[in-house]
Amino acid sequence: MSDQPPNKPNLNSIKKLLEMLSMGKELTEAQHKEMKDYKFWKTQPVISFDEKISQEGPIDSRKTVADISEKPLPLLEGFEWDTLDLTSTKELDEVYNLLHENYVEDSGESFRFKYSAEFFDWALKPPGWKKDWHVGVRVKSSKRLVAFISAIPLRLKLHDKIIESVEINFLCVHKKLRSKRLTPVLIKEITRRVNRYDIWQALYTAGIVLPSPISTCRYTHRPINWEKLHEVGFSSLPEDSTKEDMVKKYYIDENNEAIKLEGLRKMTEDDVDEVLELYNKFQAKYELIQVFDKEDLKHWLLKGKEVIYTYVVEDKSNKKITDFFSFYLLPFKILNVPKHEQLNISYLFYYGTDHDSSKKELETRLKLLMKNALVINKGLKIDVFNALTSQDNTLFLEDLNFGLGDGYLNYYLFNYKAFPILGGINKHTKLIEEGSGIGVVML
Ligand SMILES: CCCCCCCCCCCCCC(=O)SCCNC(=O)CCNC(=O)[C@H](O)C(C)(C)COP(=O)(O)OP(=O)(O)OC[C@H]1O[C@@H](n2cnc3c(N)ncnc32)[C@H](O)[C@@H]1OP(=O)(O)O
Repeated sequence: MSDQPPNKPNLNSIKKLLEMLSMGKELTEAQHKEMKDYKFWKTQPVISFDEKISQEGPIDSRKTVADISEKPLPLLEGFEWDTLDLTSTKELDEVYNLLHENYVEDSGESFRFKYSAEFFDWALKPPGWKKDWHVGVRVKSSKRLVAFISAIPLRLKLHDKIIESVEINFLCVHKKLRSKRLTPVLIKEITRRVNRYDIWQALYTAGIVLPSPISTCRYTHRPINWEKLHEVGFSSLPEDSTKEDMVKKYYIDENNEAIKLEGLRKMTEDDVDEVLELYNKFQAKYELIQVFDKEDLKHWLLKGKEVIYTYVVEDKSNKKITDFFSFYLLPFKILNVPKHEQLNISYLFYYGTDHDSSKKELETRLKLLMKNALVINKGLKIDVFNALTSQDNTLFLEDLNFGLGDGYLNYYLFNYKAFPILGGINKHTKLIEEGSGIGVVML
């Protein structure tokens, strides 16, 4: 890789790439659906597949809070809205159970996300969270929770514009209620509730293709405990390799002095100011980023007990923090292998370094930081470390044995036209040297 700054990506070629990815040309046929067949989405303020963007900005900016109904949308007979109180353990448990039983499963139905109450506490209650944005649907008679959607406040920066918005996540409809068009009602209701706060834009991600992604990243996986991953069917044995080869390939030597980073330690609240400064400086190069204040940073990097892990490197000579990295834990429940109950998975979150005077220096430093992250992950008994192709990840993924996964993550903006952004992959969905303009990390 060269140590020259990357050329400014050509917007037309990125747009074409995203079109191809989103139309499933290089991905699977199953992802393909034409605009006219998106019966709900074609009525919403989103970019259509064939649209040429000439200028960034809101799609519909005519409405004011006074135009937004105070009343919830009508629901199917027999169901009712409920605003969940996630400070109550009982209601947090209900959301946990709904998502645990019904949220994303792999197509082979072997794994399911194993959310914890602590995870939701972290993910759904950042500074400025609103109870009104934790929206449930219950069966009127039994009061059973059967659907959920959430919004959390998000200050986005897209190129030079700050967009006060929300992040939409954890949309879930009980398996027995699928294909009944409940999703559009949930989306319209959360839109109403967010609009009531004079917020008109949202960021959301999905594995599926909707009109229209502004970026597409790919998931990559770095096996740590390859043997277990193989036993549960997560990693296959390549034809030309033996199990021993694979175990050796992914071996992490926690005693390797060559990668020991002097001054590496867990981040504490005293580090918030410095880490925020480093975060701001480091993220400035990306096209789509999350703007943090001190409280946000403290929450996202320090508050999720046994969920989020953040480390800093402190230069002992001047007590200055030179680097930080973080990852969060979200295990999978294993559904069909009795020997193993859960897969311990971590996801790379935010990081930053001031060793970035050239691309080469940045690449070298990130590799070192991520090697240390892998050692820490091994110590935490993590089985696989996942990362997207966003941020500067393409600089280290290949060298550190992250393998390209089957999953893609499409990024969408609601009610905002934006030029497409590179997601770290090309039209053949392989890693690219130019990296990605996506700085924001979504859960
Ligand atoms: C200003 C504030 C704005 C706030 C709102 C911003 C937008 C937020 C958008 C939401 C961001 C969520 C971010 C996350 O949480 S992504 C995670 C989504 N959750 C899961 O994958 C969990 C498991 N799956 C389920 O629970 C259900 O299959 C879901 C609920 C996903 C669909 O249930 P079901 O299969 O029973 O469908 P339906 O009959 O009710 O409805 C069919 C319609 O719904 C459209 N659909 C399907 N899946 C999604 C999806 N993931 N995003 C947006 N739309 C989706 C679909 O294209 C069709 O519309 P159209 O094709 O006819 O047009």
